[in-house]
Amino acid sequence: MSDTTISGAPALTDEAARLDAADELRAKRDAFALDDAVYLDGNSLGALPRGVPARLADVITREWGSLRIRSWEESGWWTAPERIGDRVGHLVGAAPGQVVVGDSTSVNVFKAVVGAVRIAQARGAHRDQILVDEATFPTDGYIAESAARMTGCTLRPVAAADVPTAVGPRTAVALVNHADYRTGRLHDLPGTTAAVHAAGALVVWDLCHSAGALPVGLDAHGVDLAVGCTYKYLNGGPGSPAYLYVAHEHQPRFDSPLPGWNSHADPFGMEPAYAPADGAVRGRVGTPDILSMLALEAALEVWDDVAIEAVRAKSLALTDFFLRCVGTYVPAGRVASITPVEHERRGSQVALRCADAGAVMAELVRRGVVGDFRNPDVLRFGFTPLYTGFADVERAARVLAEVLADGPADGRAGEPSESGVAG
Ligand SMILES: Cc1ncc(COP(=O)(O)O)c(C=O)c1O
Ligand SMILES: Nc1c(O)cccc1C(=O)C[C@H](N)C(=O)O
Repeated sequence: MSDTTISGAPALTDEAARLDAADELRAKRDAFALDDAVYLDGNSLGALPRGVPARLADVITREWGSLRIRSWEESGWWTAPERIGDRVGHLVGAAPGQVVVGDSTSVNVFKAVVGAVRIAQARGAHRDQILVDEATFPTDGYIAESAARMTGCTLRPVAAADVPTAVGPRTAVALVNHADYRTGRLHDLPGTTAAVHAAGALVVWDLCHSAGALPVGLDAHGVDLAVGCTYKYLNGGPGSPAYLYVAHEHQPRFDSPLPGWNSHADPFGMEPAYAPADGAVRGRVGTPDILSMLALEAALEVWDDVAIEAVRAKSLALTDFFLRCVGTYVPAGRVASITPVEHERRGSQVALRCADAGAVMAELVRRGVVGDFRNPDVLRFGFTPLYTGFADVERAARVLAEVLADGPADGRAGEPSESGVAG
């Protein structure tokens, strides 16, 4: 490790201590199993809430081990997708009865996009175009392309910020990410939703990188459908089930492309003909993945006394402070932030372009600062306000500066990246 004294460090260390002392969410960190590493990868996999192992052990030994089949009713397994859906809904601004938990985000993107196209096409006008965020996380793009082929639509990739001007009378649906997985840019959910509606189309939002990090306001902004995962800022665990939001007004017309028996009006009637259930249940498919789902339910308990507005305020303070620390510690020209500076356009991560980013991140992880690397040259740092403190942020920036000063561990020299230095 470098023995270089980083200029500005004492002042920023003191400031971090003051910010941590004033942080109203500080005690929440104790609700998570963390070690000495600075964990800035909660935008990929959230940390383990301490209450989960004991709850999962009870589900396995008592509910499954002793009660066995009785647990579908007695332990509330059958209704878990809607019950937990309401809890997730509360965090993304959805009133009860509109969110169902289950399946992966990819599967829910499929249900949502095809379901939305069917609603748009049933309105009478000729709508044969799906707009998709051109910078989307790949799975959304792949599935939107397949959904387009299945519904007789063409897929038109556009920048998320351009959706309001690209939407038109042929548009059936726009599929947009609330926060960009690579840059951390937050897109204008209220404005884009209003523009899509003005064109007579529907919008599907992917909330993977915003749910649990900032207020979303699904009902308040009249969103049609939304999907998201629960293993990032909601800390549900690896592969924890995703969710589907279908606004009350669309539920009667939501015609799922995956009408499994769990979404049937009378699932135990075992009827040969399909008849959809009312409400959020209509978004279900097959048997819920109970172990993952109940782990998620236990993980969501950490939110019981937390206001999402407080989380957002701390998230912005953390990312502001990180950008300042990087600007102070890292020599000019070594990294370039691609995350917007304006608060209204920033999610809860900072992405820095950097030469040799893969090797730099590997060395950061070796030195106890865990972020991730995204092709081709992005260092990604996610800030989970429930367990990240300001001292963590200062340390991460300081170690980054040390790694860049020392050069990547694999010996490859770091070339300065393009201009636009962080801070
Ligand atoms: C924006 C976004 N959508 C979808 C996914 C994929 O979700 P899943 O693997 O749960 O289908 C991810 C991350 O994995 C993501 O970041
Ligand atoms: N879901 C993931 C996985 O199963 C393995 C590794 C990473 C992930 C992720 O969630 C990646 C994440 N969506 C991203 O923003 O890059």
